Amino acid sequence: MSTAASQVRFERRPIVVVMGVSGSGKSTIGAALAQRLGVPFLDADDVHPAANVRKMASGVPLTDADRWPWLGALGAAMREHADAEGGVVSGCSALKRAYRQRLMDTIGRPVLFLVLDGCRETLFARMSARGDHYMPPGLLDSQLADLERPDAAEPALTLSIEQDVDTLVEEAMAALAVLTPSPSPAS
Ligand SMILES: Nc1ncnc2c1ncn2[C@@H]1O[C@H](COP(=O)(O)OP(=O)(O)OP(=O)(O)O)[C@@H](O)[C@H]1O
Ligand SMILES: O=C(O)[C@H](O)[C@@H](O)[C@H](O)[C@H](O)CO
Repeated sequence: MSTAASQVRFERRPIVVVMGVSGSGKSTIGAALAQRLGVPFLDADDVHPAANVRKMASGVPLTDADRWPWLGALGAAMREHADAEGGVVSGCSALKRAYRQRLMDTIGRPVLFLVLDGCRETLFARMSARGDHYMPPGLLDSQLADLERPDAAEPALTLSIEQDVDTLVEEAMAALAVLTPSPSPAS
């Protein structure tokens, strides 16, 4: 866990962005984690404008300009859920530091970035094995080129995608428990 992450204190429930390149497991881990936490899950893929999806599906990487309004829309949706339910998990590539800052600025509350990291071979194999996804494995190298891994100044925890899904979710739950207020004792 980064120095900045160890200082995160959620006000009520966790607010988490599960991040990483395509195929790293954001949708899988994010949905499972949200279910365990009992908070909503937002898949950033569902927030992309159709033009962005068409672009990626045709094998062209997104640019900063393509991603900027999308990040704003995702951050606003996360903020609404944080207001209503106290916590939220999203799965979002959030590849660059400036993108993560935009999300934090829009959400306006403490956020933890859960970074799913692993080797190119594993990522490429998982992308290739998915038959039903618009993202071509050929875009993996552009994703890795854009990725700026968080440093100690960013509130981030990195997990290895070489582990199975249950282990990843357990590791995330253990880390989040330290940053989340304990429920008040029943009166
Ligand atoms: N830890 C894991 N172990 C084994 N398989 C995994 C693991 N995590 C995810 N997978 C599988 O790898 C594939 C990619 O996962 P997933 O779609 O969740 O990634 P993603 O980061 O959301 O991708 P994208 O950004 O392209 O939508 C899926 O088929 C998923 O079932
Ligand atoms: O920032 C990006 O380039 C995009 O968010 C991609 O990461 C895709 O949406 C995702 O990988 C879907 O497969």
